[in-house]
Amino acid sequence: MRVKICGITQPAQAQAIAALGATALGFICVSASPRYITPEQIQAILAALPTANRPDCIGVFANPTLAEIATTLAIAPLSAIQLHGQETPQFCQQLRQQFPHLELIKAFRISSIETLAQTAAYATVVDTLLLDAYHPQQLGGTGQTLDWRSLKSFQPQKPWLLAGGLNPGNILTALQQLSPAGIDLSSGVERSPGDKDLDLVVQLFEQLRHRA
Ligand SMILES: O=C(O)c1ccccc1NCC(=O)[C@H](O)[C@H](O)COP(=O)(O)O
Repeated sequence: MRVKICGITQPAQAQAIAALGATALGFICVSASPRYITPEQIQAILAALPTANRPDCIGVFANPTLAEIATTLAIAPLSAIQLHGQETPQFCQQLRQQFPHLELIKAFRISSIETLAQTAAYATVVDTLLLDAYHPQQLGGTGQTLDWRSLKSFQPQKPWLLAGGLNPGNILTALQQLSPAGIDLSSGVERSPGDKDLDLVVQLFEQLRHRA
């Protein structure tokens, strides 16, 4: 199972979380977020990571321009781009053509069961889907859970990640109900926005080891 820990801002925490078993680290490239870090700060974190067993390094954007993504990639060699805004399938196609070597993840903030139907239009232009909680003012990192029962029938054509309010205390309950390709956590393993609590990350992996 993929385990993405998002909102990483500190090199030492990135190193520790990678060593604990995270398969992906997320870096927030949305300036309005309290977890925002600059491309230069991302680059410094990437430089601190080991080359062996290196986690995927995911830049999280919301409604970016292609130029903004290109500028970030020129400074920080990310391995994946996560789009967390209202990006269209056409934009995803353009991004895929410009950066064919990158994993492209499209996030959907699920406000209703109807939102799930929107994912079908992206199946041919992205590699991975991500389902997150909807919040009227926050694009992500809300700490709010989805209604996991309402997702039981979600069987997309592409692998998908479950996000939204996950933490060591509820992760097994979520995974008893759903079988995503991976999970994505941010505030559920934090002391404060951008400051990860390594004890909570340890607890997360202890819980995942208890899975049947
Ligand atoms: O985390 C943020 O601050 C954020 C801001 C703007 C767009 C996306 C953001 N996070 C995206 C993520 O992938 C988070 O991991 C996801 O929303 C889950 O967050 P949480 O509910 O806190 O676990």
